[in-house]
Amino acid sequence: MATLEIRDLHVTVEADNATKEILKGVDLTVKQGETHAIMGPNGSGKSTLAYSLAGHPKYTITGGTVLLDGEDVLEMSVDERARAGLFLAMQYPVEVPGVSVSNFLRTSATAIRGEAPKLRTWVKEVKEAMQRLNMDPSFAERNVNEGFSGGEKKRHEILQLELLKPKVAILDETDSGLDVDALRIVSEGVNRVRESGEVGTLLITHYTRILRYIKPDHVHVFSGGRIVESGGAELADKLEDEGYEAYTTKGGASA
Ligand SMILES: Nc1ncnc2c1ncn2[C@@H]1O[C@H](COP(=O)(O)OP(=O)(O)OP(=O)(O)O)[C@@H](O)[C@H]1O
Repeated sequence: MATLEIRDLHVTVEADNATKEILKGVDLTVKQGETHAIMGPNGSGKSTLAYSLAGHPKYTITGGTVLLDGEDVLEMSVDERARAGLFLAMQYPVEVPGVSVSNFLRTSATAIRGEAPKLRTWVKEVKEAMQRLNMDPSFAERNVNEGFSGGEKKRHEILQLELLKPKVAILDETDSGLDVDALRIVSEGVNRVRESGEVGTLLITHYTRILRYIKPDHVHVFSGGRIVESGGAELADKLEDEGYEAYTTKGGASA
C-alpha cells in the first residue's frame, strides 16, 4: 500500500534578501485510500508544504525526510515525483499558451503511464471524464488554463486527477472560488478517485463546506509552519465554530 511519510520537514524561502523559515517541522503520514484535510490560518505555510512536496525550486528543504513507498521524494526531480505517483492540484493553476488541453493530458498520461494510451480508448476516457465534470468538449481544444474562469481551472485540475490516477493527490484550495454546483461536481470527482481506494488525498482548505461533500478521515490544524493538532472530522466543525485564535496565540503564531 502506497504511503507518503513526511518527517520533521523544514523549508525556507528567500524573500527580500532574507532567508525565512516557513515550514518548521511537519510530520504527517498519508496512506493510500485515506483523506486528510489540512486547515489553518492564512500564511501558516499550507501551500508551501504542497509546493515543497511537488518540488518547486523556490523552496529549499533544510531538514527532514519525505518518503513515498519508502523512496526518497526529496532526491527526485519534479517529473520523477509525478511519475512516482505524486499529484498537485494547484491553488493558482498556470496558463500554458500554445498547448491544448487534449495535448497536455495525453502527454502527461504518456509520461506517467510509461506508454502512450491507445488513441481510441483514450479519446473515450477523456470525453467521459469531461462529461462527468460538466466540461464542454470544446475545452479539449483550448489552451491550458488560458482564459479559463476560476471554476473551469479547478475542474481542469480534477480532470487531470481522474485521468492520471496518482498514488497521492495534494489538492491546494481546490474549493476556493467555486459556486455551489461546481463545488459539488468537483467534490464528486475527488470522491470517485478516492473510492477507488488507491489514492491518498491531502486536501488543503479554508472552508468546512467542501468537507460536507468529501468526508475526511483525519483533520489537521496547521499553524506557524507545522501541524499543531490532529483529529477526526469533528475537528473541522470545532474550527468553524471557534476559528484559529487558540492556535495562533498558543505559541503557534503564523509564519
Ligand atoms: N515564493 C515565496 N516568496 C516569498 N514568500 C513566500 C513564498 N512562498 C511562501 N512565502 C511566504 O511564506 C508564508 C506562508 O505562505 P503559504 O502560501 O505557504 O501559506 P498558506 O498557509 O498557504 O496561506 P493561505 O491560506 O493564505 O493560502 C507567507 O508569509 C508567504 O508570504
